[in-house]
Amino acid sequence: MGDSFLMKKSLFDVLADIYSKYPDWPFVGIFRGTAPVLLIRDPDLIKDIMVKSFDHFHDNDLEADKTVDPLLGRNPFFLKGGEWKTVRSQLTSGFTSAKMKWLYQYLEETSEQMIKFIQNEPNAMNGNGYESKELCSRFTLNNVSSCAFGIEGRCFEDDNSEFWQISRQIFTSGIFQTLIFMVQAIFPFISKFVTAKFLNKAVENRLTTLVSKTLKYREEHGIIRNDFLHILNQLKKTCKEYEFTDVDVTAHATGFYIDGFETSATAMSFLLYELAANPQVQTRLREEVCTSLKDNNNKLCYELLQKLPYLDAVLNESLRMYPPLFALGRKCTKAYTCVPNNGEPFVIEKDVSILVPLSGLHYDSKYFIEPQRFDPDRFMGADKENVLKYMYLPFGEGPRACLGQRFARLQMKIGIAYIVKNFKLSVHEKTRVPIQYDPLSIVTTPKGGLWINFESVA
Ligand code: HEM
Repeated sequence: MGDSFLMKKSLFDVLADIYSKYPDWPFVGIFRGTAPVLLIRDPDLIKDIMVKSFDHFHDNDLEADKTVDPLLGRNPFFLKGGEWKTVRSQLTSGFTSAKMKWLYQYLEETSEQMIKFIQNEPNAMNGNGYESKELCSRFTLNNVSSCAFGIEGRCFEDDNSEFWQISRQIFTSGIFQTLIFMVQAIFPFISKFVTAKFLNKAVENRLTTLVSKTLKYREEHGIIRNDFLHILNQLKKTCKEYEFTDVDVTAHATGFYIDGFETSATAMSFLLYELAANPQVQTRLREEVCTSLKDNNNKLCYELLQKLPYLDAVLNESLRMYPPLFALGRKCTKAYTCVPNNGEPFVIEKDVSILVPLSGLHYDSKYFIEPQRFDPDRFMGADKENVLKYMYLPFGEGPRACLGQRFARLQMKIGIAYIVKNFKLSVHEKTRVPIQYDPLSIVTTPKGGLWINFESVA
């Protein structure tokens, strides 16, 4: 993985290269700096690790200490053992279909704001191109601020809005975060002595103030708004396992932000790019959306959005080609003997790190014919059955699979449906094709951005 640490190559490509170099191996042993890591290739073994023998691979492989990082340290992604289990089960109630229906109205408002923004943005409409990730970030950030913090993000209207500023503070330190991540990965023992702080104090204070002000306002005015913040605030009364405090409320609203904003913006921006690059797919999707709207008095609603198979398929295919998190990680918490299909029993020792390289699996021609081709039909009708669970894992699998998957899919679907209904998309020449990935980013990020032209649908 030297190329990645020297920042010559993206980790996306490095893992894909290792994966494809050993086609007949169920797993490959590699070194991440000084740390041994098992890169798992075989879908049966992936199933064992993620689901069947989960009690041996209970934890993720990243550290954040609650005492140093009070907000990030409470995020399920970083929690371990019994504490993870309790928090995960508390939060799960916030992501049911019923709760998604609550949130739908706020996503609808943001989608309308996005359409107005594009219509009024000269570069988007006059052929100069607008960068897709920036557009999608404004959208997902507004969604997070509305659904998780209960306030208007104003990310379309104002480049200095509170949320746009906070996101710059959190996410433009990409190089710094990548370095911390790399150093921890190369020298894992360091994290036992020096705990990296990912969220800086200024950001922590701003988020804490936002939440406490909103909760106070709601209490003083007797306001109940059906959103994620309300669900978290209720946990202060209902959580029996531990004292759920305002810090927990802020931490989980922040978790919604950190886990959900960048990942969804990334996925949605690649999807817009593929629609722009594949006019036939775009037209077919527009027809699906517009026809179903006609049959429903021109009203898009939560239920209708769930019944659009081609929209589902384009989203799935885009997540195959560009999984925002391109590798899943686990730590072996209890020694485990695995028996690969074609080999000798093998013991995975406690504390060994596990990596499941999605950038390899999702492009394996054994599972996906012509993997470099954007082909949503793989996820349509009977063909869908060929895409097996443990070869396609954009949201992970098992008890630690993505908690926010429903929300992520919903916000991307509504955003995309609004865009294709209103605009024809084409790729602007500023986009570097073929896409190359940025070695400085820990999520899948294209070098130079994805530039799209928008034209109103007549
Ligand atoms: C396209 C958008 C998203 C993608 C591709 C994505 C992907 C993932 C992946 C791959 C994992 C690791 C799963 C595993 O190791 O098995 C994960 C975990 C997680 N995601 Fe997402 N995610 C997305 C959006 C969201 C959103 C919107 C939220 C919250 C609102 C969220 C919350 C979480 C949480 C809390 C975890 C940790 C779960 C645990 O360890 O128990 N994600 N996500």
